[in-house]
Amino acid sequence: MILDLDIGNTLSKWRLKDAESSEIRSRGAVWTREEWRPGADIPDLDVVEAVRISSVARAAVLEETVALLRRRVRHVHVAHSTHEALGVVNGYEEPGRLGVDRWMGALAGYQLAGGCCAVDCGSAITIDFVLPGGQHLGGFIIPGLRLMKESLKLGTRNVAIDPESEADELLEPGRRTVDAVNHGIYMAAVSAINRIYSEVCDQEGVALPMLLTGGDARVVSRGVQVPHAVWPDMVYGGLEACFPMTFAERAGKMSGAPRVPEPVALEKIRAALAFSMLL
Ligand SMILES: Nc1ncnc2c1ncn2[C@@H]1O[C@H](COP(=O)(O)OP(=O)(O)O)[C@@H](O)[C@H]1O
Ligand SMILES: CC(C)(COP(=O)(O)O)[C@@H](O)C(=O)NCCC(=O)O
Ligand SMILES: [K+]
Repeated sequence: MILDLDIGNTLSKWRLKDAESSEIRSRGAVWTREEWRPGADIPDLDVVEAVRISSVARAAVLEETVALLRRRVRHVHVAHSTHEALGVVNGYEEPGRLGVDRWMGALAGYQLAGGCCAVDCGSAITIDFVLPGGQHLGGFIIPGLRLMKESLKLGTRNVAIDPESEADELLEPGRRTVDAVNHGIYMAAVSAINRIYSEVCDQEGVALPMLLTGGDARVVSRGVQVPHAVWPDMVYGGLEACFPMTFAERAGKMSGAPRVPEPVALEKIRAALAFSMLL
């Protein structure tokens, strides 16, 4: 089995992938914490022959995780943001400073769709752009839904926006504090994504396919007008592309990759942008 680990600021996601059949056997998530050790919620390491890790947690958390895994597993691969990989050139002045989850998302998105806009809705919402030739432009970082809510110090009961509420409802003015906050941060997130996408496509003269991932991808997806696909395993896709192990991975296939969304014509994006500026 291959153990894939995506350690974010809030949650450490894991999945077990069959090295022979490429099937995902199990998956789970635990809170990213100071001290990481295998417990009831971590998979049985005895069946694991290789680990692939993307981590944006504190260096000490990663070091401890790697040290622990190396004692039990033969192959431990840790992803890093580099100047160039798989045809993508990192847009950061200091490439190593780009969050490796963003880099994995950009690589997966490029491998799947060529140029793309990769949006990761987790603790932070990151919006990264890769042009069809492979140039990564850099991106945008805003607080995620939960961080925005926490920043208001309102101590609302639900951690995430109720995934059952419809986007239509969320776009209305709230008539209670909890609704005003939920609707407000939701609008802040989706309007930023819509606007940033349009601005960058306009500037670069290209309509790019958009891919969404992260814990809040599904709820954010409902409010994003730009054609897009939700790909929960996008960061894992980058790990697969960087460290291919299974037959399917060596052939360039990434698990759970969606159909590439057809972007709307650039002229329409420009017209919508011009219209929204006049309002
Ligand atoms: N069951 C859940 N537990 C925790 N967070 C959740 C859950 N469902 C949705 N979320 C949302 O997902 C976010 C975490 O998403 P994730 O992509 O894992 O973040 P990160 O990579 O930063 O750890 C939380 O901030 C929260 O808004
Ligand atoms: C921007 C992030 C905090 C997002 O992390 P996440 O929401 O996935 O936990 C992470 O990618 C990070 O720590 N990046 C380093 C700074 C940068 O990318 O510029
Ligand atoms: K993120």
